[in-house]
Amino acid sequence: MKLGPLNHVGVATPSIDEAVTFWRETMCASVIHEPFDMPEQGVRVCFVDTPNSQIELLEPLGADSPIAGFLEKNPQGGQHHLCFEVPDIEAARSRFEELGKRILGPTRIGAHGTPIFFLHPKDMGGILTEIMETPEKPADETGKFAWAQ
Ligand SMILES: C[C@@H](C(=O)O)C(=O)SCCNC(=O)CCNC(=O)[C@H](O)C(C)(C)COP(=O)(O)OP(=O)(O)OC[C@H]1O[C@@H](n2cnc3c(N)ncnc32)[C@H](O)[C@@H]1OP(=O)(O)O
Ligand SMILES: [Co+2]
Repeated sequence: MKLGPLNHVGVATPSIDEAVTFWRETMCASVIHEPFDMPEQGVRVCFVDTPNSQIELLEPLGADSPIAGFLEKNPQGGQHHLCFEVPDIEAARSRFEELGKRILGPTRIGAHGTPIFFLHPKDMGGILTEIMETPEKPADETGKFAWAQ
């Protein structure tokens, strides 16, 4: 497995609309789309663009949202997860399985349209870790992503 770029930092919030206003007006960040629902993930999502990464704002959606417990403990919201890209999601999943890391649920399609899975924070130095297959980008003449060489 080769660790790729930090794709995004997940930030939980009780109000995605208030969080978008904060990132736009206080942090002068670009938020170029409307929040959207991902019912299958139990979250409402909006991405904030920064020059080298993204902040993924997450509001709970539905009674069984996986971020409900986090917001109970952190009512103001806060840093929730780190998401790293990998070139091959199945190879990454096998590696973490072999290492005995707890994988939270099946591999599913994430907000960028590529497969993702989550690793338990208690097995990852306290950090809920999302692993995501790199979205299709123009490859160079070797056919590889620049960072993966
Ligand atoms: C859209 C997609 C995308 O990017 O494409 C997304 O990101 S969706 C993002 C939302 N989806 C997910 O997060 C899916 C994976 N997450 C989960 O399955 C869950 O959130 C868990 C990580 C298992 C936590 O669930 P829950 O809070 O109900 O469990 P729990 O209260 O038993 O927590 C177990 C222990 O982990 C700690 N804990 C909970 N959430 C944590 C977090 N985000 N970071 C660090 N530690 C965390 C709790 O404080 C507790 O520690 P103590 O025992 O010491 O008190
Ligand atoms: Co995420």
